[in-house]
Amino acid sequence: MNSALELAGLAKHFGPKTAVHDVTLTVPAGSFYGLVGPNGAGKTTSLSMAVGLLRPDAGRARIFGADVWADPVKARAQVGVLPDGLALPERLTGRELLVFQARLRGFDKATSASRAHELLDVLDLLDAERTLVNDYSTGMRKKIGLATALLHGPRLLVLDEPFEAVDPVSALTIRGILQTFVAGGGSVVLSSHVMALVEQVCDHVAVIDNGRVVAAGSLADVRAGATLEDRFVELVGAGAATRKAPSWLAS
Ligand SMILES: Nc1ncnc2c1ncn2[C@@H]1O[C@H](COP(=O)(O)OP(=O)(O)OP(=O)(O)O)[C@@H](O)[C@H]1O
Repeated sequence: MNSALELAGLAKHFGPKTAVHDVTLTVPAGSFYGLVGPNGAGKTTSLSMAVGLLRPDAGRARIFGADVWADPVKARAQVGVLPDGLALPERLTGRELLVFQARLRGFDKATSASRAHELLDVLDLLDAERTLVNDYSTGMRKKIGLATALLHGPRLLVLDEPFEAVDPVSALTIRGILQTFVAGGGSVVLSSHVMALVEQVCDHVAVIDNGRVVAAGSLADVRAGATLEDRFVELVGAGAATRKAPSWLAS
């Protein structure tokens, strides 16, 4: 099987805290892969190690066979990344940012300008093309971040919560773009807390809890006949149903 992303035994400690114990999973090429897990489960840490933004204490990550640390240029050329809390050049307008990024990627002036325009158009950011990134809303920042991830035409997209803070119409647009990308042979890995969305768009899913993969595979296999939300709660939500609100609340 051709894999877009292979994570083997990834581990990361922050001081005494083990954020990721052992994350091993394979994202088949051409798949739409969802990563879910409770707050603090280790999703962002795992995705950051997967794309070379954070050095693991153990384990390895390969993008289309290229080791992210041993062969970073080859690995990174094939991936577009939307990291958590993306830092953007705040004093550039949306259009300037995209043209600048495209030029950094080595595209000529004309190609950079046309790619920037197409992405602003498709992500409905043309009205804000002259607005400084500093003045973008949270959802607009997600969209311009996604545009920078798409700019160089990668084969794999790794997106940390791409739908967070995005309005429903923009979410539909982003979904459409990602589905077209996968239909054209691209691969997507995204993290999300929205089970219904993951269920609708992803064909594979991994559940991470406490820095470990507790279930992974095709959506049907992981769901095992239940809804993804029910399976999620069954796998990682022990105790949630018995926790009560404070007695003084609304009394
Ligand atoms: N730089 C850091 N220093 C110390 N601890 C960290 C650091 N980054 C993450 N952690 C800890 O590692 C654990 C995993 O965090 P991570 O952000 O990967 O979780 P997550 O699954 O993405 O969570 P969420 O769904 O809330 O975004 C958490 O306990 C977090 O507090």
